[in-house]
Amino acid sequence: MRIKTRFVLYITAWTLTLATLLGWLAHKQWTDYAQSRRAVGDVERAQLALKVFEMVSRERGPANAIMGAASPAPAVQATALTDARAHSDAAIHALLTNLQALDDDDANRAAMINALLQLQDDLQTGRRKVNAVAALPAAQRPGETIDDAVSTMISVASLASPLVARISGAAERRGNTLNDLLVAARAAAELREQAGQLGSQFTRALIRQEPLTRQTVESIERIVGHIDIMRMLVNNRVARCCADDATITGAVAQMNQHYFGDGQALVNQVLVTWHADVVPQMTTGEFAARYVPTMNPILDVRDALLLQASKQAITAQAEARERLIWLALLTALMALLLIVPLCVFGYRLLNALTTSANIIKALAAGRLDTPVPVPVRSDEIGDVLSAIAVLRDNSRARQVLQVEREALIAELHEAATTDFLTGALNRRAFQTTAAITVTQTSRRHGVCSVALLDLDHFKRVNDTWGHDVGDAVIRAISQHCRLTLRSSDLFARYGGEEFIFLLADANAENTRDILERIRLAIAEATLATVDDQPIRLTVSVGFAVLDHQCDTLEKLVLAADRHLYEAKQQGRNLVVGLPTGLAS
Ligand SMILES: Nc1nc2c(ncn2[C@@H]2O[C@H](COP(=O)(O)OP(=O)(O)OP(=O)(O)O)[C@@H](O)[C@H]2O)c(=O)[nH]1
Repeated sequence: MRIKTRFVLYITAWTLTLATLLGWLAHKQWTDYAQSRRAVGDVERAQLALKVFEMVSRERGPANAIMGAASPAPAVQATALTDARAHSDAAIHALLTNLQALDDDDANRAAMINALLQLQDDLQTGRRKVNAVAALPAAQRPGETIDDAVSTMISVASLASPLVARISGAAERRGNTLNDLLVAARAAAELREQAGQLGSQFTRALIRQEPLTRQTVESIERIVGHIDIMRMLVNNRVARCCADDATITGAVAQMNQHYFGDGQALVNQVLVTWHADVVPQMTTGEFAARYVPTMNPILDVRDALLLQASKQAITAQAEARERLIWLALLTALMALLLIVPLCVFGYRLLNALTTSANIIKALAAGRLDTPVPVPVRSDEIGDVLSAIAVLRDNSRARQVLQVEREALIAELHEAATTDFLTGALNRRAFQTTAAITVTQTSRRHGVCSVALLDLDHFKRVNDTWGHDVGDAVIRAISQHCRLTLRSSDLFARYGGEEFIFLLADANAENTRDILERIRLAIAEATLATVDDQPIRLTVSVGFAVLDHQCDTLEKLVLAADRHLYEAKQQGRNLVVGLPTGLAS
């Protein structure tokens, strides 16, 4: 696998792994953040629900008071009831608006809204009953009707309690401390409700100035037991979550002093009077005026706990947001400092490697005109490219030298085998090539002949017109010979003014014809001119034909030389080539 492919695979695998890890972390952090944001909303909703609980519970005070007042009720009591009802309605409206703004997919949304609407209905029923009692003359208000109105109002608060639990439950599940704070706040609200119900137990007896019924006494005992449980719950949770929170512990101390001190002392005092079969001489309004304020510190405990819960939820949300931002920054930093530089660096390195490899391969294949990119930076990649450029230039220079060397060798070879004056083969080259041809022809019983051609009285030419004219004459004769011979024949300058031929596939007759043609052509030719004077010359030729006696080049040359000698002897301008035997 190519390095580039491996690199791409490695980077991809690495990036995917990192992205998966960061994605998982981001998902976790985002979930944390979303939950913490949700927790802030849940705590806010729990506060609204507890407010509803408080208000419908509080509304019982002025309702009880108005049922014990004269008819028509004094303006102060009527206004107090109107205000209490307005507060309850406002609290319900606020909670309803909040619930309706929840996500549609919240499974609890519909159930919570339905429970709240049910509470609203029941509250209206309770109010109608209270109004009906208050409309009667004080002396004619039946005990059962009063009990019914009171218990309907109590049942409204009883409906609020599970609603609060349902709404608060979502926030309570978000963490230990938050859970403790909200459970304690809910317990404090429940404590306030039970304390309120305890006060409501005296409404009928105080209005009618009659003894407590057995049923009322049992209710009071149950409520007192409930109050003790709620108090214990508040104390336990506060001790666990916020023993060092001065605001909360201070509120708890106030509650102990006022409600469990003053408030319960008043209740005990009223109960003792009744147990002594004496009806307490006070109206429901007078009782409420002394009892209700002692319950306020309970709500202060609740509010301190809710405030702390809200702070914690907001802090947790801020922390989750901070973690999310840090994670995003870390991711960006990793991408910026690790992945991007790695990709860029790897890409540059591999690109340079691929380019270098391609150039080196091209140079190795002899393509020395391959362009080498000019390095952009003066780093190692630049060094490699510069070195390759130097290598290429060196290779080019070597190639030029090689061409020159080969040309020189060819030149030398030519010089070694060619006669410098005529361009014909020299004696040595002729002997080498001709010896092979003669041997091969002899072996296959073929025919060939060797001829020696010598210029007649050439000395005179030199002596008369000079050496340069002599050279020109030699060149002209060489040219005549070459034009007359076939390409398969060998032709060489054998000595100063002597030429030699090897005529392939030529018997004595053919040889004589060819040589005669040459002799005649030379004899008739103007071989040079001096001062417009033509210079003519004849040649003498001796030849020998290959046969069983004369079967080597050496023997053939010797025989041809003898015949040449004979031609000279016989007067020159002759071709002599008798059979070997005759010649000797
Ligand atoms: N110009 C020139 N002359 C050459 C060259 N080689 C040999 N010679 C001359 O050729 C002449 C040969 O003379 P000789 O051997 O006496 O023969 P010849 O004058 O041709 O007379 P025959 O061969 O008897 O007809 C000499 O004068 C050499 O100097 C050459 O390359 N150039």
